[in-house]
Amino acid sequence: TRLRSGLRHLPGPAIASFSNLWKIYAVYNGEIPQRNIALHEKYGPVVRIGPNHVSFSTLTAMKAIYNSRQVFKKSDFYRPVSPVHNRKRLYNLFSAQDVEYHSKLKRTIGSIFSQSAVIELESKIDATLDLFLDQILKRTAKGSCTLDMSLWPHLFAFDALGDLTLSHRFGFLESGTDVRNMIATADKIYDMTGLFGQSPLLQSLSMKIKSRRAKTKPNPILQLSVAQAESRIRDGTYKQDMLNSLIEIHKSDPEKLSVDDVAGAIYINLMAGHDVLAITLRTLFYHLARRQDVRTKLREELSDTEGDYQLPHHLPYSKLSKLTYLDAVVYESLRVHANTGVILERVVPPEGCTIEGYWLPGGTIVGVNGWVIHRNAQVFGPNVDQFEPNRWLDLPECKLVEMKRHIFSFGAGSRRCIGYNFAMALSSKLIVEFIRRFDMTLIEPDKPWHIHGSWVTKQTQMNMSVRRR
Ligand code: HEM
Repeated sequence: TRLRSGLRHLPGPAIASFSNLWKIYAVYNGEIPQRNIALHEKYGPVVRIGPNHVSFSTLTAMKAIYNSRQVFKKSDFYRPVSPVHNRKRLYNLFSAQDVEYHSKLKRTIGSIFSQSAVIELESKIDATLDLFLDQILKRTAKGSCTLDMSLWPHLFAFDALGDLTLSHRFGFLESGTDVRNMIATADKIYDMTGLFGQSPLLQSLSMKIKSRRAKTKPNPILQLSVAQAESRIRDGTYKQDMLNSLIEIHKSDPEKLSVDDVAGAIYINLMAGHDVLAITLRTLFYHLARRQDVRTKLREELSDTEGDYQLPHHLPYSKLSKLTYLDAVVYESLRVHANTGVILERVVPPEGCTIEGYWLPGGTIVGVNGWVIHRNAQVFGPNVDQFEPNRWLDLPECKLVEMKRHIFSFGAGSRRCIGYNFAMALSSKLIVEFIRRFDMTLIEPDKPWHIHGSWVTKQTQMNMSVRRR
């Protein structure tokens, strides 16, 4: 690792000035969120966390890095997220580092993620939701039962995205298990990608090993994505899903969207969506289980709005998206537990830039961490470590806008999560229909859940007693 003289003047732990070990150690231990917070408490808003890496804690920096006209590309951290198929890399919206390729692709396929696309596919969400609810109803037929609520939201997330993307559920909900260990395998991939991504050397090594292993042990999600894209384009079968919309775009202009682009888009929907969606769902379940007052208030809001949609009907998303308290609960969940644990890395453009009064040479890797941003008491008020939906209520419109702007769970700027509309619909619908039918408490209410804070911040140890209302 090289010393970069351009960053010598930045505060930070001594080890970070000559090695990536600080980052590697923090990610390896699953403690990057709290360690990054602690660094900013000690050193202030600008901290050098690696020889070429700088973490910021302010909105000014967040805007400069993710929202400015000067384009800060995604760093090499994202390279492994473009999988290799037939000796070619399948680039996708999430992994693309080339700014022109990304903005062209986003213009071409952005509409498949719109709010109206969500409404068009809402009946599919409802069908997967019914599968989830039926399983819980079955298990609670004779009274309360203990459920691993770290697992169940993930089973829902994966099957729901499979169905929305290519009308294929993986059987997670039907079996109530992690089919073919696909979730465990995806977790491992996230962990390793997050860890090796902390050092260019480790990353190159792991990518070499992975591409050799891919010949004997191909990635099942990649295979499925490519096979489905190719066969549906060939057969012309119609199914109402996101793949269908992609194929329509491809057929109207194959040069704009190639078959590989279609496969890459489905692949990243399946890979980028389920883990982070499951994390948000767990946060909602966990905090609602701990807070009877919040469950009661939410149920009151829901029964006021129910109208013709008495149980067992689902409340349509068009109604849910207008509910103030539900919005507060969801935003507070996103705030208190950001889905990613690391800074979302961007590269300072070649001409360099100044952020928070510090000059940074071109090529420096910069970013902010949601865990740091979300604990800014000036923005979010007191007790930032506590889950408190009321902090989002009775505010002047401009304050609410300011707080929402500080939510970094979906990233920011041109690379902000394009699946946001789907994520909000899936999260609200699942938690709402669950608490209308069931009540839940943690089996061990005094024991906090376990958070493994690396690239993503997966939670475990959240067994709950669930019963019908
Ligand atoms: C609560 C659920 C979700 C969260 C918290 C989340 C979070 C994120 C974040 C943080 C990014 C930006 C990453 C970065 O800058 O490095 C992102 C990008 C992306 N997400 Fe999501 N995501 C969620 C659900 C979904 C879903 C359901 C889909 C697909 C239907 C999806 C598809 C994508 C794609 C394609 C990108 C790349 C966008 C671009 O660069 O233009 N996400 N997501």
